[in-house]
Amino acid sequence: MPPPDGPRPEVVGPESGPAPPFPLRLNGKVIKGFGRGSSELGIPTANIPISGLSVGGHEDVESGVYYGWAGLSASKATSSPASEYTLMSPDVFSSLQKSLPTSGGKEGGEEGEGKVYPMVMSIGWNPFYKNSVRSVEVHLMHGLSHQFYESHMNLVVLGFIRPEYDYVSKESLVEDIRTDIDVAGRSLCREKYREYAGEGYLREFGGRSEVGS
Ligand SMILES: Cc1cc2nc3c(=O)[nH]c(=O)nc-3n(C[C@H](O)[C@H](O)[C@H](O)COP(=O)(O)O)c2cc1C
Ligand SMILES: Nc1ncnc2c1ncn2[C@@H]1O[C@H](COP(=O)(O)OP(=O)(O)O)[C@@H](O)[C@H]1O
Repeated sequence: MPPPDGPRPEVVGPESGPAPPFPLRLNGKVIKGFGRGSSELGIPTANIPISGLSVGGHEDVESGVYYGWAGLSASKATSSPASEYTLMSPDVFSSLQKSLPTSGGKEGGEEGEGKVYPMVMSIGWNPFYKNSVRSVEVHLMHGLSHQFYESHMNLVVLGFIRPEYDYVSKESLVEDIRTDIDVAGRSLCREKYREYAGEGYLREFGGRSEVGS
């Protein structure tokens, strides 16, 4: 299905906070995808095994684009200096920074506590690439540009942005993903959404079994 014509909403999800089925919580170990995110699209996406969806009983979740917060295990998250990497528009980036004084990539205080990042996520078959497997891919919107395969990623998903579409060109896919990133940034700035960045689930790594590994 091609994307619909016309302007897209700037923010998604009710002001009063995530509405059911959100928040969804899932986790898994970062694995290799098809290697297209960074090289072809300029948008890296960290894949977790599809079995990560079954952790919270979310196997039947609709394919599409979602937003929320990601916690990454500390050992790998701190293995290189933090960068100011972001694909957010400058105004969205500065609003998110203001609403989170310690920045999206919050420093964990203790060993194993990890860091928390704003994220946008695609679940599905990537119709543009006609994948034969369903994938869960997460783009961390600020703070990281080095590789962190094998890290454990915890996700709190707060809203649904749009279904997956097929596109006439790579450029139009990239343009829509960049819009998703800004929609996610604006949506996460809101009080009832940013408070989830403090959830303990995002920073719990000790003893969590590696799903699908
Ligand atoms: C926010 C976001 C939205 C996406 N939306 C679509 C989409 O509508 N259609 C599609 O075919 N792929 C979509 N993708 C997936 C990209 O095509 C995918 O990230 C790319 O193929 C890289 O895959 P790889 O990481 O497995 O190499 C989206 C990815 C992200 C991060
Ligand atoms: N901001 C980021 N968001 C997601 N992944 C990132 C980011 N910065 C670096 N990475 C790294 O890049 C990898 C994804 O790159 P990508 O080219 O999409 O390859 P693949 O999908 O084959 O794993 C992630 O697994 C992670 O290790």
